[in-house]
Amino acid sequence: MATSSARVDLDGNTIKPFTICMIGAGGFIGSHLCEKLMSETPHTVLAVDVYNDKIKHLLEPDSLPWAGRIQFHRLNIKNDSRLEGLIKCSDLTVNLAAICTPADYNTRPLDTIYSNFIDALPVVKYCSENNKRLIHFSTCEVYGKTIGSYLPKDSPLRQDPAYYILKEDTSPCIFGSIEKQRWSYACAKQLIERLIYAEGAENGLEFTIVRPFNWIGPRMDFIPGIDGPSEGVPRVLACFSNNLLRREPLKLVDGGESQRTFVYIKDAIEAVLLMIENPGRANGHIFNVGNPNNEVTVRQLAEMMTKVNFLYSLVYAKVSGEDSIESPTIDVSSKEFYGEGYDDSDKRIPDMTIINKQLGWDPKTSLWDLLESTLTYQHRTYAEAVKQSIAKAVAN
Ligand SMILES: NC(=O)c1ccc[n+]([C@@H]2O[C@H](COP(=O)([O-])OP(=O)(O)OC[C@H]3O[C@@H](n4cnc5c(N)ncnc54)[C@H](O)[C@@H]3O)[C@@H](O)[C@H]2O)c1
Ligand SMILES: O=c1ccn([C@@H]2O[C@H](COP(=O)(O)OP(=O)(O)O[C@H]3OC[C@](O)(CO)[C@H]3O)[C@@H](O)[C@H]2O)c(=O)[nH]1
Repeated sequence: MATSSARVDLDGNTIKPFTICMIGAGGFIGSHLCEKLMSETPHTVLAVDVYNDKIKHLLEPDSLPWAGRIQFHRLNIKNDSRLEGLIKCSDLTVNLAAICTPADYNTRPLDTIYSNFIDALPVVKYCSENNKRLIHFSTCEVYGKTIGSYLPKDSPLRQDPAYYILKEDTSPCIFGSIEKQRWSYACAKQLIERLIYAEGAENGLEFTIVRPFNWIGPRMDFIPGIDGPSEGVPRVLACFSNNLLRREPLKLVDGGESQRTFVYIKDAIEAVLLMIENPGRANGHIFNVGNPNNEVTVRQLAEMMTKVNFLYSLVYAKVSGEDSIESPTIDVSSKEFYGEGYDDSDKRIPDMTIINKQLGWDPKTSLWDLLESTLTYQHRTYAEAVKQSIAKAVAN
């Protein structure tokens, strides 16, 4: 519930209510950001997306305490003249819109490049021309691979943080060759970052760029065949959740040796709210938003999720009477899983200096705890539907 007492920013200044045009509000991050803004702030959100399934609970009924402070505008920013008007009548635009699932990058490279670069151009233009603040969502993937990944496998320098810590104002962007079309996404994101930065330098655009480092939690992507296409390939959390729900082996691409750091969506949203409400500290900055303490290989993630799932199913089995199970893992090649042109980031550890200094933000939630709450959500949301779909498949 938004409190009536005045909210103050990190420097003690009163935060006045303002209007936010949130493009991509119907997605994973957008839905959590809308929840936060509605429940804890007096701000108004113009929620722009082609879908609203993940924010329907915020839009109705009219008796909701924030009714009137969130409006949904169903539009595709590729070709809709209403976009400029929505940006002009807002104080701030947050752009989350993207194709951002790796399975698309090497199979739909043109759509990926258009979505992450071409379609973002009018958003930047309208913000700059109308002197409106922009918070643009980029990705940790703009760093690509670490410098250390090019060292000999047994080089001791691979243990030197200078060869793997990713820092906004010093780390290079290192992508694979052109035929590795996986990098179409990261390259498009890098170029729109450079365009936004140039609009700031040359035309005074007030911008903040966010580089999320694998944010995970409830409502991320979809479960194939349940609330997404059966042949769809979502990001790893949903892939592994789907395997666990269907009691299938978890597939480890190229042995699951790549490393990631995962941050709980609710921790990350705190960082975004600080950026929104502290323009003086956020404007002109690029921010890593991740949790360097939650690093695992993909194989370790699969093992952890299996353990959490097993413990959940032990408790659940007591209630449902179903036997609890442990899913094995199997190794698959990236060519088999993603197709030609796949490539991968080896390691993603965010340097946290700038976000600590500017916004005083640090993540709180351990990987185990975030997996517990997320898998509980996945079970509560999908277990019955998956059971029905399996039964239907067997019957047919
Ligand atoms: N979730 C993460 O861990 C993560 C990591 C790195 C970067 N990001 C970036 O953060 C942003 C949001 O990511 P997410 O995880 O919420 O993804 P998501 O796919 O759940 O949300 C993106 C939303 O944008 C909407 N959208 C896409 N194209 C659109 C268009 N042309 N017009 C209107 N709406 C459109 C989609 O319908 C979707 O609801 C993306 O820019 C993504 O690249 C996310
Ligand atoms: O069934 C599976 C699915 C994936 N993997 C491997 O897991 C690693 C992570 O994959 P994923 O979560 O799909 O995406 P990435 O972390 O590679 O990239 C995303 O991160 C940020 C973002 O920009 C937006 O979300 C996006 O690009 C990876 O190594 C897969 O190969 C698996 O083994 N099994």
